[in-house]
Amino acid sequence: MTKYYPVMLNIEGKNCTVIGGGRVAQRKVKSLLEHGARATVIAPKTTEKLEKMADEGVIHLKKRPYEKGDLKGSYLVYVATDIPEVNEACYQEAEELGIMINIVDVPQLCDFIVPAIHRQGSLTLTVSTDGKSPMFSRRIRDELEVAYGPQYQHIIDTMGEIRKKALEEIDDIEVRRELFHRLTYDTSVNAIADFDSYREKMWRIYESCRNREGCDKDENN
Ligand SMILES: C[C@@]1(CC(=O)O)C2=NC(=C\c3[nH]c(c(CCC(=O)O)c3CC(=O)O)Cc3[nH]c(c(CC(=O)O)c3CCC(=O)O)/C=C3\N/C(=C\2)[C@@H](CCC(=O)O)[C@]3(C)CC(=O)O)/[C@H]1CCC(=O)O
Ligand SMILES: NC(=O)c1ccc[n+]([C@@H]2O[C@H](COP(=O)([O-])OP(=O)(O)OC[C@H]3O[C@@H](n4cnc5c(N)ncnc54)[C@H](O)[C@@H]3O)[C@@H](O)[C@H]2O)c1
Repeated sequence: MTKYYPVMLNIEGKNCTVIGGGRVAQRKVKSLLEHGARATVIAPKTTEKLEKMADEGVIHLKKRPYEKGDLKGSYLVYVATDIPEVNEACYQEAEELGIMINIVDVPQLCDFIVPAIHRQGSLTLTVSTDGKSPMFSRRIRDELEVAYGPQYQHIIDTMGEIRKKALEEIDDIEVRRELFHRLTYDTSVNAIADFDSYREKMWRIYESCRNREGCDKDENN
């Protein structure tokens, strides 16, 4: 059983190719565009939505079957046709060119697979079963969606603001560590009823740590 290596890829502005133009290809294109990639679709027939996106210049569409050479210059490739010969040919070309490829529903012809995703602002939770049960991945994702609601987005955004300021203003790494520890573990996030006052409390913790560092420095002088 393959042990997949989880990473978060930055595909902004990268050329990504989707072979096939059906419902599944459309789903892959949507996700590529949501993450800032440039998408080229190659297929003799496409969904109306993909056609419209091509007319609007949102994607680049080549309305014909896949030909060898089509994958050149791609950062990553999805293949969503159900024709084994096309799958094999694409896989071979991608391997020759060293391009990461995913043949939908054929894990043995995939350099990467896609997890089920729950996003809450900058919090991204992904679930994979190493391909053993996509439906179970989906179920666990749905459970995470309930457990990690919108309050996490607010907390994490505030954490980000405070951390940026702390890196600028608090030199002592021990004080910073204590600050992040208190911000992270002092309260159960699910118990927060009023986010605005909790946000104020987070900033008060920041102030007290920063001021304490000032005192420590004075003591050392
Ligand atoms: C997570 C999600 C993301 C996404 O695809 O966007 C995803 N599949 C989803 C749903 C789903 N897929 C299928 C069903 C029908 C029930 C079933 O058969 O179980 C359902 C259930 C449903 O629709 O709820 C059919 C299916 N899928 C694969 C095979 C082939 C095989 O297993 O060999 C077959 C059988 C085809 C057949 O026999 O006809 C393979 C893969 N599906 C993966 C991901 C990768 C492994 C992820 C992992 O490690 O868990 C991998 C390896 C593909 C890859 O990523 O390359 C998405 C979650 C929903 C969401 O996020 O909303
Ligand atoms: N993982 C999932 O959730 C899931 C769900 C449904 C289907 N699938 C699988 O995904 C694949 C695609 O499903 P779909 O519903 O989008 O199929 P579809 O039949 O709607 O689309 C197939 C696409 O492939 C294109 N195509 C055919 N020959 C081609 C060639 N030589 N070069 C380029 N493109 C070519 C067609 O023009 C069409 O656009 C199938 O293998 C299907 O079994 C996966």
